[in-house]
Amino acid sequence: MSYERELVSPAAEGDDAQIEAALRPKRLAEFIGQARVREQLSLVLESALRRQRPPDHVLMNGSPGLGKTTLAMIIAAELGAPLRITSGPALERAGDLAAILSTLAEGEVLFIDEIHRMARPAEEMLYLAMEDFRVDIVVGKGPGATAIPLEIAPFTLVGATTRAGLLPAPLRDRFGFTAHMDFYDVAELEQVLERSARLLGVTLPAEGAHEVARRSRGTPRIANRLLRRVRDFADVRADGLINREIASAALNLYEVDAEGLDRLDRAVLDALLRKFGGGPVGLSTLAVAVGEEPETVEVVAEPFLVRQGLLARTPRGRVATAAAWAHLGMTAPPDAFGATLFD
Ligand SMILES: Nc1ncnc2c1ncn2[C@@H]1O[C@H](COP(=O)(O)OP(=O)(O)OP(=O)(O)O)[C@@H](O)[C@H]1O
Ligand SMILES: [Mg+2]
Repeated sequence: MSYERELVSPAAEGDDAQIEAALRPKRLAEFIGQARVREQLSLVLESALRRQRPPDHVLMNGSPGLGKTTLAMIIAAELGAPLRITSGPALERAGDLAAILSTLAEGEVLFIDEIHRMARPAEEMLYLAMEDFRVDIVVGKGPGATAIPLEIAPFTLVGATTRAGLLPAPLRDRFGFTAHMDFYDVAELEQVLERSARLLGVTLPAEGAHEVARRSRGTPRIANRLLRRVRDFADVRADGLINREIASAALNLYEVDAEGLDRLDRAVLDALLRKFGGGPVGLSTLAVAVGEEPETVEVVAEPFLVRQGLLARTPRGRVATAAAWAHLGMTAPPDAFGATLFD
């Protein structure tokens, strides 16, 4: 089974994707947490509505499952504008993008998911489109090729990325506003869970919500998924009652630990401590040790481990913190930190 399909994977697939769509908040007021982003965004939208102009292009940067796609849909809804959805990997040739851009309605919101994975020629076309609402259609080949400028309707680009660092500067600079999405705290995830429980018709006492929230890796998508597994467990083994003990037993069964670490998180920590003595170790070496792509380790596991204070990224490589040794119930060798963090 690939990591992507496991319970606590931040990616959404199959049936999950359908339930997710049903649980998505539709308006900014329903969107929980991310208070700063919400306030920033509401100003951008409100002012655009007053000026009756499409707002500046918006870039959303954050880990999987934090609400980027949800916010893109909310932006269109708040503007009362149509929404066109595509993704970086789908834009292989400039023509793929030209076909979309040339058919946008005025004020339409164009959402490009995984914008860091767009092909170079499409990216260059996008620069011009974002800045001048124009594309150059190249006709012919070689020295005889000519560029025919084509005007396009003013639109708003909403880009989402899990890796803003990979965006070329000229692209990044053309966004008027970047929303940095952070992990959610426990109280916010409790609200997410209470809302989802209501929509799914699940009775969720506060203590159950708290236990699930605490162990959801700061991620609404994971919270919603764990809620459904905890509900299954409670239905079959406890007459539907989701108290703290039942929630905890269900999450243990699905290998989500008390801090919300999943199998990949633990595999990364485990390798870092047992195979590399706590580091420093390079990302690709660490990825090989857990049998994953470096990108998966970097995008999926590390941000949460860093946020939990279990792992540090240093110029010399990945390093386990004292808390990591404690979390796995191990004792750090005497020289574990001296050689890395403090030299
Ligand atoms: N602030 C929020 N309030 C309530 N529910 C949320 C919130 N953010 C996300 N969710 C829920 O989490 C699910 C995942 O969110 P979404 O698909 O927007 O994440 P994403 O950032 O686009 O992830 P990816 O990087 O994998 O594309 C949604 O279906 C939604 O139900
Ligand atoms: Mg998304």
